[in-house]
Amino acid sequence: MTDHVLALNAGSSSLKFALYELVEDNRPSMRWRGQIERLGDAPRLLAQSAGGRSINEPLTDTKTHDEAIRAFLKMARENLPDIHVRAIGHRVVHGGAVFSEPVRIDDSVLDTLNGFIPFAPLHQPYSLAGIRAASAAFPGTTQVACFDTAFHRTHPWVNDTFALPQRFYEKGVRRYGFHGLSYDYISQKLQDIAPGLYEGRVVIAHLGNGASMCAVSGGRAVASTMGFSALDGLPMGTRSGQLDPGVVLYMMQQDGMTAEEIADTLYRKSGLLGLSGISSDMRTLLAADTPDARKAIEYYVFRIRRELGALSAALEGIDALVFTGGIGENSAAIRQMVCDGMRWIGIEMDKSRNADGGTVLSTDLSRVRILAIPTNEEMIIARAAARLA
Ligand SMILES: Nc1ncnc2c1ncn2[C@@H]1O[C@H](COP(=O)(O)OP(=O)(O)O)[C@@H](O)[C@H]1O
Ligand SMILES: CC(=O)OP(=O)(O)O
Ligand SMILES: [Mg+2]
Repeated sequence: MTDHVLALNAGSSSLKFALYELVEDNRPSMRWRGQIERLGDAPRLLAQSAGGRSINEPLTDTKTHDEAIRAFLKMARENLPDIHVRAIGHRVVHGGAVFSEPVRIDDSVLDTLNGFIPFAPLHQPYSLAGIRAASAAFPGTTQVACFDTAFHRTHPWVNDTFALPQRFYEKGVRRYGFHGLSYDYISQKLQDIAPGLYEGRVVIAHLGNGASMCAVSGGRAVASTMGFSALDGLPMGTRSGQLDPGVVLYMMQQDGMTAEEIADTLYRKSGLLGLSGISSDMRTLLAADTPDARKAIEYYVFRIRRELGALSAALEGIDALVFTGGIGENSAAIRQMVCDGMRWIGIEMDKSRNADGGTVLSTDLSRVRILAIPTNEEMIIARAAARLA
């Protein structure tokens, strides 16, 4: 029996997973990778093996994250009889101010992570459900938590706080930042493929269903567009992004909305979906070509450019811009629109390189290098699981 690790990544609209064999020096080597996507809408199971096998099928009995996790674990148990799972690694959205590294999960860690549910009410329960389901399906197997917030623990204090009375900071009301597993992967990848840029000032745009941008200097996170919650910063599929807090007061005091109604509006009905009235999915909007779809895209692109300026200021300059996440990796049109407005800062896109979809997208004369790098949060999770197994 060969030793393996499993990586589980419960996102807002999907459950991503990967199985790695541990080869020499405990290095994870991918065997299967896939996801159950469009949870809550029209779930599908997509998976590919390193050997070229693939699965692409609807999952009619799977509606929720819990059901997706159970369906995945059942499939893993049934189809992988002759492997030994040494450890299971989990993406956990919130690690608070406590965890700046992955950690082996025990009852006390679970208690602490439960305590962070109020900070990420729409993400943290999925992460914890995954841990509970995996413990039940693989009893006795080491479980490892890897935190979206951990990469951001190097922010200087000005990017870690709000201008509120101090007692809120003490209670945990801070700018945590998220998507850290993705930023960690991209930083490590840069170190491999462009060590000079890794040492420099880099803005990474993680543009998925959830989206944020991160300023990284010499491999260390300096600032993020996401703050206390996964609502801040860029508009997302269904989330508003940055909002004047006065809007929330207006919703409560003038519109008579309850806290639940406001949360539902900000997390599930806003962003690309709210502005377009059509869809939260960028592919659908790009194909729709209606005035409202164009408006949603224009707003999305404008906010990315605005944040690019702000994060470049936080870094006192910019040497590279990296696109990643479902939209950043795949949409040449969005990348082009973002960069078209950024020539003033030294960002010059090569149109044909961008359309061809390689790694380097800038012109040879561009002062700032533009790259597109597919993220791999599961690989970061697997490396941690292998280390702590
Ligand atoms: N070829 C493409 N062109 C434009 N958008 C795309 C393309 N492929 C995927 N996307 C978009 O990527 C987003 C999902 O990104 P992903 O990183 O997989 O999300 P998650 O946050 O669930 O991990 C969706 O808005 C989807 O429309
Ligand atoms: C933190 C966050 O927004 O995660 P996701 O992109 O999976 O929704
Ligand atoms: Mg994601």
